Amino acid sequence: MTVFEASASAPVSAPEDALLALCTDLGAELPQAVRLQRLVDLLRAQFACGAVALLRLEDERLRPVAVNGLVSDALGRRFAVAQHPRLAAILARHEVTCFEHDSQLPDPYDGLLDTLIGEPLPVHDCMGVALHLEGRPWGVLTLDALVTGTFSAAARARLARSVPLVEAVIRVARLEQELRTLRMAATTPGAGLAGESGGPLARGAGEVEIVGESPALSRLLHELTVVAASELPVLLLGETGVGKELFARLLHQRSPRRTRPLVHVNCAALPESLAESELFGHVRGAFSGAVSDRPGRFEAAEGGTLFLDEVGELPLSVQAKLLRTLQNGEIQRLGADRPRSVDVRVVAATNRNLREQVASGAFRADLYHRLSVYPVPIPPLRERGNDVLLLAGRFLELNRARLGLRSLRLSPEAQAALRRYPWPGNVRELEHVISRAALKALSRGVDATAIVTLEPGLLDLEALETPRAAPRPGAAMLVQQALPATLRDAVDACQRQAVMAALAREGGNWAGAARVLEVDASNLHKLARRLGLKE
Ligand SMILES: Nc1ncnc2c1ncn2[C@@H]1O[C@H](COP(=O)(O)OP(=O)(O)OP(=O)(O)O)[C@@H](O)[C@H]1O
Repeated sequence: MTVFEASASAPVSAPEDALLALCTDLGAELPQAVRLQRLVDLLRAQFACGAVALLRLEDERLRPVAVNGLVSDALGRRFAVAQHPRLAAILARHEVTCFEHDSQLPDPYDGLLDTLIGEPLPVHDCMGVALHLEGRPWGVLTLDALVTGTFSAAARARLARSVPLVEAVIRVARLEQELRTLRMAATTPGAGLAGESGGPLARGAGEVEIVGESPALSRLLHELTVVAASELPVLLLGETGVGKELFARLLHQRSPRRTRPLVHVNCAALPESLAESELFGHVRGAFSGAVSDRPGRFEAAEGGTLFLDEVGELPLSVQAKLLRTLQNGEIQRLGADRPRSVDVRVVAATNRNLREQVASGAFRADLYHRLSVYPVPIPPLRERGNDVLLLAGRFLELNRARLGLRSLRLSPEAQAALRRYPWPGNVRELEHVISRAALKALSRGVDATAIVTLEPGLLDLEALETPRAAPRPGAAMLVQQALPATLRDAVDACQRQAVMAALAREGGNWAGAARVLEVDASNLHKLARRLGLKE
């Protein structure tokens, strides 16, 4: 590859040719991320500079989609335009904007250059240009050089000339992605065009923002996009703090129901006495205090999606009613004479092992089967590789802005510690670890105008690991079972457990289980149906 010398005598056609090749090598269809990465790699070499970043404008923030020369968490950071005057200046103009080495405007990459780990940026050159696609602002391209004078008038002119080609590469990357989505829609039954399946340019307008690019996350996003287009109920399975609620929102936003409501119900927060009326509504006089008719969450979600978070906590009495609604698409307000139809897609989530709950009698088997038509496991953070650093980058930038710091970053040792830690509390735990460490750094009297580097000592991950032994699975479940709401529920749970234990002992043979339990086989079948152990 020709390295472009930032001088007027450099061969003018070389950089343009290489960019042109990147636009036109359509024979080798490249994943978006790869094509964009090649673009910034090429530009860094051609302009012989310290860092290049391509950032996409989304909701008044700039999201890096490809970088070269910046720390690995940079891809997870989001730069609010209002907080970064250099980026705002670049975005506001149509021509190349240059910042001289003595510019007083703070640099968004202060402390983030990978060649100067944690060091303030020395006097340096910086230039950038706004990019447009189909006449609309798309984002910015920034270049930083540690050698002053690198960005001569000739280099600026060269960058200006490269802009249409850079925009063309982005357009090609987008078209390739659209092509892949169309192909997927054609080959995967039920997969519509509700959203793209991944890639750095993939986020739809107003969609929730998912940080990460690991293969595990890409697979998950692909699966969610496919199932979003269908009407199937979905069960999101994953440890605490993995992002189940976030992915439920994404699923809704990528589904044909996205213009209709998404209603969130936290089943763990529903007291049993109120759960039924909360979900299905009630009519006036249904119980003391029911002074008027009130629709429930199902009706509020009409035409849209009902997200049943922590569904494993739903009281057994309500489980039966939920099952009926899933079976016949009808709800009956508490105290009402007749049912009414509802058109609601149910997405549920749990961090419990529902199979175990079914086996222990805490969850109805028939409801489990209805809800888990399409189970989607959400990978824990420890299985998402480098995503932990990208997510850390996002939380670092949020805390930097919140605390008014010039720059907040991780030392290489702190990055390694984050990669090693098993994250039992997943993304939420990571968020708390970074926020706490940033505050601790401030309380130790660091200067807000300096670059604040978080070291492993501040993250204090060892302290978290020891007392937080893995939670005993099923502990909460035992509590729930020990405190059944009614005598009937307690008897049902006990009977379910006995039947499941006998079945397990007899290898699933009902006649054998009936013998063990010393009951008539037809009575056992009847009982099993009532308890929800059989369809
Ligand atoms: N890939 C991601 N990108 C950005 N933010 C994420 C990602 N995954 C999780 N988060 C963030 O992590 C936090 C926890 O996510 P969320 O509440 O959705 O987890 P959860 O699995 O529903 O937790 P719980 O099991 O406790 O209900 C939220 O602040 C969410 O925005």
